[in-house]
Formats: sequence, C-alpha cells, structure tokens
Amino acid sequence: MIDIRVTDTALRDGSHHKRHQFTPEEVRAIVAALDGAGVPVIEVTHGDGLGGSSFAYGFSHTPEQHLIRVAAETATQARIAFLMLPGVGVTDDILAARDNGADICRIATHCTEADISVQHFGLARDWGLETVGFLMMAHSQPPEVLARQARIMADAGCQCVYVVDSAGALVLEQVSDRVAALVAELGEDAQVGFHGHENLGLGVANSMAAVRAGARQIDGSARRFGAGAGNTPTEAFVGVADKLGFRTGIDFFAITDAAEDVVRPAMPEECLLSRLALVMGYTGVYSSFLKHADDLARRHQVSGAQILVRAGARRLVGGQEDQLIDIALELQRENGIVS
Ligand SMILES: CC[C@H](O)CC(=O)C(=O)O
Ligand SMILES: [Mn+2]
Repeated sequence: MIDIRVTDTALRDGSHHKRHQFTPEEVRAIVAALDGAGVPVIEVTHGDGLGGSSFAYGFSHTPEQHLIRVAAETATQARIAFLMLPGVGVTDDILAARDNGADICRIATHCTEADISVQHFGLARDWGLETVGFLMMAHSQPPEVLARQARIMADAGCQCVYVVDSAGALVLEQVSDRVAALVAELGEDAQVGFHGHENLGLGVANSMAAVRAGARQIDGSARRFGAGAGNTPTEAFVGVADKLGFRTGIDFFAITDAAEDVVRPAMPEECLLSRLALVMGYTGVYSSFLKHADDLARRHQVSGAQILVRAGARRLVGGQEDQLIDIALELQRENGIVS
C-alpha cells in the first residue's frame, strides 16, 4: 500500500480566512483534535508565512511564534510545520520557530523564483529541520519550467517540492502533468507534493490526480479552512484515499468529528464556492487576494469580481497586494465615483 503524508494547513492557510485572528485556545483545541485523529503534520503560521503580521497583510491576533509554541506543546504525535516566504520573513524567524518546537520548514516562492530559497533551505537543513518547498501559482507555468525550478530547490536541500495551485485554477490533467514532470526530474532526490484550493471545486479530485501521478505529500485543511474557497478538505481526502487504497494513517471518523466539532466553531464562516472564489479559480488569481479584494470593493464601491479579473489579467503574484488598491481606484475612476 502507498503511504501519503497529509499536512493539515487550517492553522496557516485558514489564517487568511480568519484574517489572522487565531487565539492560543483555538490553536490548542484544533491541534489536539487533528493530532488525536492521526494527522501527521500540522502547519501553524500567519497566513502569509513567518513575519506576515503587518499592515500590508493584516496583523495577527497572537504572535505566530507563540501559536507555534502552543501547537508544539499540544501535539503528541503530529509534527509542527511553518511556512515562510523569503523577504516576508527573515532567517532569524526560522530559528525562532525551530526553538519554539516546529521541525518542518516550508519555504514558498513564486514558481519562477526558486533561486531566492537557496540559502533558506541550506540554513534550515543545517539547523536540523525537515524541508519542503512551495512553487506557488503553479498554474501559470508549464510542467517543464516547474520541473527546472523544483531542481533548484532540491539541489539546495529541499526534501519535498510542492506543486502549489495557489489560485485553485488547475484542472485534473494539468495537475498530474505538472506533478509527473517534477517526479521525473527529482527521482530519488526529493519527494513531490500538491497543495490545492477549492476555487473550481476540484481540491480532492486534483489531489488524487496528484497522488496518481506520484505525489507523496498532500496538503488539506479540515473543513476546507483556507484562503479563497478554502483548501482540499482533509476529511474528504482521507475518505477518498481510504476507498482507493492509499494509506494516510488518519482515522476518517475522528477527522470528520474534528472538522465539524472543533475546526468549524473557530471559523468566522464556512469557506464558500462564492462568486469571488470562482472568479479567482477561473482567472488564476492568488487565493489570499479574496479578502483584500472584498474589502476594497466595499471601500471604493466597485465590483470585487472586476478587481479580481483585472488582477488575473495583470498576472499579479503574492506580494503585489498593493496593486489591488491601484485596480480598485482605476475602476472607481472609470465608474465616475468621486470619494
Ligand atoms: C501567502 C502564502 C500563500 O498563502 C501560500 C499558499 O498557501 C498558496 O500559495 O496557496
Ligand atoms: Mn494555499
């Protein structure tokens, strides 16, 4: 039987949906429930990674390093992971996360910029951390480009490179083609993972396409708690994996209880396949832009969907959130609205 390692990212990707307002009590309860269900890896960080708490991305309720420590103290078998985007966080943040009990370092870059992760993977390995690389917005590049970027990460010390469908824009074979290209490039040098979003309703199907193409690590979020329409629901992925004969080590009934009884109460609302989320999947927009676009649409009395359509046309990447303001002002001017 093939083993698939699931990382639940509700306490990191879900941070976008919760506007980074996780409390220590919520983290303790969610980690205890996921850990009890057998989830092997739980990611805890500000939604935009270490150092994300800021005016640009939104301030955290509780410093992420404190949440990481709470998570590490609570877990009995699960390992705690954190995400970091070079430049949003700095290398000292990695060391602090390790000292607070995390032991998996996930470094994310735009999918053509893997070279900025090289020193981070080297340091993380020197510091005894397991390493994972995120090639974000993977829909925007063909398989061969992603494979070359994955090679840069693997050569730098990354032990598993993820195809990250940040926009929830990839459809079935588009996932398997990308994963297969990474598997062929990396061979025994590193594993391949997949991180999906639900913006076109394909999180579980895409994740299973990734597994069939050779991915051995899959991200999910209990109750889909993530940016945009949320992530691949961990509990549904576990059920499908059970039925298809892949072993996750997660108990299906325990994870469904955790999702409904513990994770759902911490969510401000369900993650919905809303108009804005669908537009993001359709036009290829970074899922974490949803709340920014929604806020700007209200503030400037313009269409949130139009903001996202233009963000897609401009091919914006993570870190360019300020251009959403520019687009909202552009739409406001075109609509003749004077503020
Ligand atoms: C801002 C980081 C981003 O949310 C990472 C991620 O989960 C993705 O690109 O989907
Ligand atoms: Mn994500």
